[in-house]
Amino acid sequence: MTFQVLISDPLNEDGIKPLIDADHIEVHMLTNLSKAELLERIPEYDALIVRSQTKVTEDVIEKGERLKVIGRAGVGVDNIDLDAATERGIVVVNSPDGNTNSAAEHTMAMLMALARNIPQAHASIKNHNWDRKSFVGVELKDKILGIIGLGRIGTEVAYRARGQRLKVIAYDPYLTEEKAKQLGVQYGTLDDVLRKSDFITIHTPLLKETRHILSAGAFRKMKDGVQILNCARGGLIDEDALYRAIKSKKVRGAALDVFEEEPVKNYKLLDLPEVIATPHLGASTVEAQENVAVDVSYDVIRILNGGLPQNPVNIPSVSAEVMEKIEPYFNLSEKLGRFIARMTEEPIEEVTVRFSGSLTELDISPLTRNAVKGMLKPYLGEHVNDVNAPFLASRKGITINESKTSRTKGFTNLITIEVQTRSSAKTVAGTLLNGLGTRIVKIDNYSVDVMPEGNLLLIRHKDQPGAIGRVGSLLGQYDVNIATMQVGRSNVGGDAIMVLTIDKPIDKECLDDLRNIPNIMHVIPIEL
Ligand SMILES: NC(=O)C1=CN([C@@H]2O[C@H](COP(=O)(O)OP(=O)(O)OC[C@H]3O[C@@H](n4cnc5c(N)ncnc54)[C@H](O)[C@@H]3O)[C@@H](O)[C@H]2O)C=CC1
Ligand SMILES: O=C(O)C(=O)COP(=O)(O)O
Repeated sequence: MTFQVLISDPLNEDGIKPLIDADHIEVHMLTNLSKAELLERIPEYDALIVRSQTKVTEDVIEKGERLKVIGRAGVGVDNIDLDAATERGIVVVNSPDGNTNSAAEHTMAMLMALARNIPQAHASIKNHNWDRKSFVGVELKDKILGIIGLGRIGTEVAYRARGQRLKVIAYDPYLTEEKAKQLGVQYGTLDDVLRKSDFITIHTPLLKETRHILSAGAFRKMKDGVQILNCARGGLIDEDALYRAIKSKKVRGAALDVFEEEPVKNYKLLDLPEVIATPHLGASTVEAQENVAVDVSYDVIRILNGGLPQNPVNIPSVSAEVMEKIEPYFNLSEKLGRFIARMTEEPIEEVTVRFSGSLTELDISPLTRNAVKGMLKPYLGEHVNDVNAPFLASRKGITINESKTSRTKGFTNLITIEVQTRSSAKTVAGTLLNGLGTRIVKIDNYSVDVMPEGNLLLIRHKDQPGAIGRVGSLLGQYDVNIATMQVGRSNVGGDAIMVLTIDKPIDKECLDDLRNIPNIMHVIPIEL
């Protein structure tokens, strides 16, 4: 099988070489597709790679029936409908580090150009004017640069700004006073940054919480004559409010690389002489473009080959080292999930996946996701995968808990899944036995030793003479061979269970007959 990859925005050709050279992958570079053309072509592709131009909206994702991965050759994924991708089990990957340096350098270039009116002076002299008095600038030295969002790019800007002898104050919800000290920046709240800065540069992602973070209210709090930079995302600044703040002289000037609408259609703000601008060039360097294309190419190859990506956006990343250690438990966690789903006859409201023993030293969240996947698959079908399982569970109103305990309970490792329904609770636990493979070792309160494979029958019965024999002979009448049988009971004559491994699935008639045997309360066929 050959995977088809569509690249719909211009990408560095050297950077996509790994993809072009990969076996069983065919690359199609079709830039400038209209939305209608993209919708028409997308069903043919297994992977889509974009930059910021292509809008990967819900309808594109819906039409992309074969899509397994969407690669963003850059950082911002606000042009991709992440919920729609997650819901359909499509992994979204990006290149979080590939263009950091370029974007930071572009911000510094804009800062200096803004302070010294370089674009305006350049335009003037190119127009054959010798005008020196219109372009008097301000120095950066000893001024205060406020940074909103001290992530990768914000931090790089802070380092460079200190080289220009600016004082830096920064706000980021994840910035601690201690970290700020290490970075040589002053720690502030958003209000501190707005009130104290001579220049304000913004480096956050565009999220619901950050949209219009620089609004009319924010501009009111700023110093008179403040200068604003945005090399992160259009939409972080309310452009109408910025226009008014410049007109009223509250804001002395602004340097913008990104806009609420791209390409820009309304030039009202850009036509102000105080505004300098570039058309979203922050990541446009040879180096950055090669980096991001290489990163995304390798992740797309990994996913198409069934591997785990290095830079996933919609699933937590797992290092190769951790993956190697947890891999043997992958199969077990999914099977336990599948088993408990079949055991449970009412809608599941809450699931708790408990890990005990040496497993607890590892990042076990992929195992939890896999257990939830196993639990949902019998009901939601094959489209449930590691990416969308927690999303689909929460949409069904199922709460997922994960817990770790170092208590070993007699097993080196144990994965226990407990589910809660409206009226009952169920438990199944499994382990990996050294050299012997996986085993289910507990079903509710009964200790068992069952290989989680093939066709199983879970039978709940009363511990009465003859029950086991009748089950055996009835299966014999239906020509169903029993490979293994485990029996557990709470007390003599009380509730008991049988777990049988049979050589072929039973039919409806056989199931009804089993259910009619005296003292048999429940019979559940489980295929693992
Ligand atoms: N102009 C261009 O061509 C480029 C633009 N970008 C954009 O730059 C932005 C930053 O990118 P990176 O530094 O790589 O991302 P990052 O994820 O490393 O940093 C973003 C920071 O923003 C912080 N943040 C989130 N919400 C916040 C809030 N409400 N207030 C203050 N801080 C908040 C986060 O805690 C994080 O530290 C993104 O929007 C990205 O899309 C990135 C590369 C090139
Ligand atoms: O990486 C980002 O977030 C960027 O904004 C770069 O966008 P681009 O790939 O140049 O369209």
